[in-house]
Amino acid sequence: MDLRVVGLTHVYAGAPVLQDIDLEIPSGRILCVVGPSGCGKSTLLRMLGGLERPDAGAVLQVGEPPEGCLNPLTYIFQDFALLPWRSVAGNVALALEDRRLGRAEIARIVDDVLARTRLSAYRDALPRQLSGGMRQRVAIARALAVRPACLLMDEPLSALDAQTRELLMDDLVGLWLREGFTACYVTHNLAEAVRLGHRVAVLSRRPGRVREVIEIDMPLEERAERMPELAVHERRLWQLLREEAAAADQELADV
Ligand SMILES: Nc1ncnc2c1ncn2[C@@H]1O[C@H](COP(=O)(O)OP(=O)(O)OP(=O)(O)O)[C@@H](O)[C@H]1O
Repeated sequence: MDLRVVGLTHVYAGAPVLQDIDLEIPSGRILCVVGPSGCGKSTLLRMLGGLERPDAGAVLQVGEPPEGCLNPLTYIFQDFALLPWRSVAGNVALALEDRRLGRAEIARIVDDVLARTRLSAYRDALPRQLSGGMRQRVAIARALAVRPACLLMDEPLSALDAQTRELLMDDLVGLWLREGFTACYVTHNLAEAVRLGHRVAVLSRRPGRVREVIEIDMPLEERAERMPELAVHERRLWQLLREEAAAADQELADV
């Protein structure tokens, strides 16, 4: 299933936050979204997930969700949102409860998703016994348990230290190679955007408009080894963001 954003515009209390956004997230691809603080990235993600309705335009789901999909649009948050009293397996099972599945079916799906995310050995651990990186891996496993059509990831690595972020980026690449998941990935971190994005959309300052969409052709599995070539894309992203920041400063100076 592809996601298509068409002419999406939204206004909060008379102040536009997103304007005429057109974007496409083809099935099996990762779209990263970067932009200045407050430009509406999280708002866009909420609109993609149907948590809020845009004032104009639409988010279209094109095609069929994957077989066995229980929740087409599934969020992953930066704070992991795990229940501290539940084990790893219990947290993953949480996403499957209230979905008319029998106990045996839930157990089967939990076992399968823990194996796919290399977490089987930690199934009985509690969140407090895990590092931040491991907790986020559990949150990712929980999201995958519902066989989403598109993962909506809001700065999923930003609560982690730099080393853990690197490891988790490798992990996400490995997972993408195995699963080919579809994602919209919001981040402030340009290095993450060029490591993980097949495309990177740059939003302007508020109201967020699509300033540019950069295509990165390099296969994800080669990116860790070919950082110098990625640096060109990162510089381009930085240049666009710097222009936005400079324009915002200029507007303030003109007031
Ligand atoms: N429910 C709401 N009601 C009114 N204003 C809101 C609401 N949610 C967000 N905003 C405002 O809309 C703007 C965009 O917010 P949003 O969180 O989407 O931006 P962002 O790009 O994700 O920001 P950041 O990069 O800082 O996380 C901000 O000015 C914010 O204060």
